[in-house]
Amino acid sequence: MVLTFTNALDLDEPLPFHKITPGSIVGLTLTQSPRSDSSLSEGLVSFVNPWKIEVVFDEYRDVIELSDAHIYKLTKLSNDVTYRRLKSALEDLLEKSRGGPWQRLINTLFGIEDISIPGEYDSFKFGNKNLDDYQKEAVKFALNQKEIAIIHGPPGTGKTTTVVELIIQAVRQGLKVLVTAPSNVAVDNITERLGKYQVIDIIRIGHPARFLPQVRKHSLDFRIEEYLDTSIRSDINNCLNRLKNCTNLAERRNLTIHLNLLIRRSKEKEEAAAEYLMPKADVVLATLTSASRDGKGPMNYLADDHFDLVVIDECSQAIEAACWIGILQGKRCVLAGDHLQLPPTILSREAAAEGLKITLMERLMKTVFEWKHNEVVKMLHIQYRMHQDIMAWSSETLYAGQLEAHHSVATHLLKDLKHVAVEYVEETNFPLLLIDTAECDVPELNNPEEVSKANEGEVEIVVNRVEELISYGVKPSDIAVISPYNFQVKLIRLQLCSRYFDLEVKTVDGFQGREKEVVIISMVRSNLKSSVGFLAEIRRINVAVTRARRHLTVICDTATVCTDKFIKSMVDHLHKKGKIRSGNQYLGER
Ligand SMILES: Nc1ncnc2c1ncn2[C@@H]1O[C@H](COP(=O)(O)OP(=O)(O)OP(=O)(O)O)[C@@H](O)[C@H]1O
Repeated sequence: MVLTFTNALDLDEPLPFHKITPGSIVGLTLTQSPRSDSSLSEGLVSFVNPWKIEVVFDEYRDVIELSDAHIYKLTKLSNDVTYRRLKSALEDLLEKSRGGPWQRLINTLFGIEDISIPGEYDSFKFGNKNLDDYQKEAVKFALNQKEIAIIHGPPGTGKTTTVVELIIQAVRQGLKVLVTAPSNVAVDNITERLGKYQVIDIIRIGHPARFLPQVRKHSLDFRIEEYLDTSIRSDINNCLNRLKNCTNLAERRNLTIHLNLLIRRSKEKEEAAAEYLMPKADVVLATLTSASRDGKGPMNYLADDHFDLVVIDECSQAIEAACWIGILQGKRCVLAGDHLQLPPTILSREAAAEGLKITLMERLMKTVFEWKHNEVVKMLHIQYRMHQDIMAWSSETLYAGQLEAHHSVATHLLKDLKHVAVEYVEETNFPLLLIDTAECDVPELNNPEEVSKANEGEVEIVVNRVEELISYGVKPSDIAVISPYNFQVKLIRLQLCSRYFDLEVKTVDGFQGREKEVVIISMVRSNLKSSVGFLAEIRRINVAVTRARRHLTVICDTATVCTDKFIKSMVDHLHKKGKIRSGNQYLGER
């Protein structure tokens, strides 16, 4: 049941400040309730805008008595389910490493035993005719490995496209497949693409309120509803309506007994449906944490050895403990990701220092399989995003020069977009621009109240560069401004977002996995100490640069940022292949 909460004092007024977001778990209480912990029910937030919050309640009984005559309060609850599931995965790992069918896989992933010799390649009829040779090879390779295959997909190389083909081929071979990823968006992305193949029976598990609307039809809840006859649901709704309008005490008691009976019967039927549907599905899709068997989740409808193959997409963005939730569900696994892009954020410095910051993919690539790369890893080489000059620096410095730009993108520029005005061709025919503030006296802000950093001079340059591009005909929706620093993102948004709704301004971390025709990077750091802070994270710079399709503008103080060797190599590349301008050209009278 979905309920909408608005401002109790005035419907047209925005809600008071809160930190509730879609996916939050909230407790519902009466505002006048004498005890703050006397929650009427708990629900999951499915939608938030400034004026309303929609909450999904799974228990009808809890919310049936709510009335418009009362004022209610929603409180964001802390959720320790993820931590419990991670802990349970580690306990499971320990248990299974002591013996049994999983021991070999576990030993392989800890470098205790060698991987087995792969089988012969079967003949393949690829579903996606456009796959390049590296993608085809990765699919064949992954299907023939006995324990583990790693698909290393640098930016824009079609990793998810490859994973989708792999899943289709596995299903054709009669395998039962579990597909997982650390985030709901990543799982939804694959669900949506697989959903186009109607012959494949797929079930997406997790709470549908957290899914993209277009994949809800594949959710277990939706599939159960489709499978069951709906008469019991309509009986429940009738009963709820009668109860709402009933004032006679005896009649209310009878209706409540009847409602409880109907709800129990409906739950039994739903469980029976799930027990039937889950084992029948060719592919089950879930985030790593909702693939856990801890608690009463739907994975418990399946036998321990149900899955033949486990695929983890965006594996390099998951902490290792989460990956084990997935891995221990199958006999072999395929990990897809890029350990040279950003790993998950670890808030605890102590835990990070103890090793939590090292992802499974990184550990396997850099230690366990370092000398046996060819036996375990297939890298995708052709990228379908960036102009070749934008790609070149990342390819040379991080991927041993092995990336190739597909001919469809290798030379594409802003001038080739049909809405870009021809008369500005001089300004839209180059892929790289460095705006250097070294001589401009625009130091970074040192605001002790902000943990993050900002640079007001760079904000002004960003604004002027965005306006310049828009004047050439580039659409705001084709532009992203990214910065490593939250505070800088805040300041840029204040200047631009009320004027250009479709322009995206994000942190680099928040823009991972995305792309835009134009990306403008504001590096912020400009100081006399030559301190670059967390800009020095190689993977953050790699992600930032590789989001751009046709044009990249980098705004920085080269005197400060070039004290870092890696950033200097990027600036050198901009000098070699791009245009260089002084920041003064984009700053007004100061
Ligand atoms: N073989 C191919 N031929 C043409 N286009 C392709 C091919 N493979 C992938 N693409 C295109 O490249 C883009 C990126 O593909 P996909 O989403 O699979 O990549 P990814 O590696 O998962 O992306 P990311 O770098 O964001 O993780 C998509 O637009 C996709 O259609």
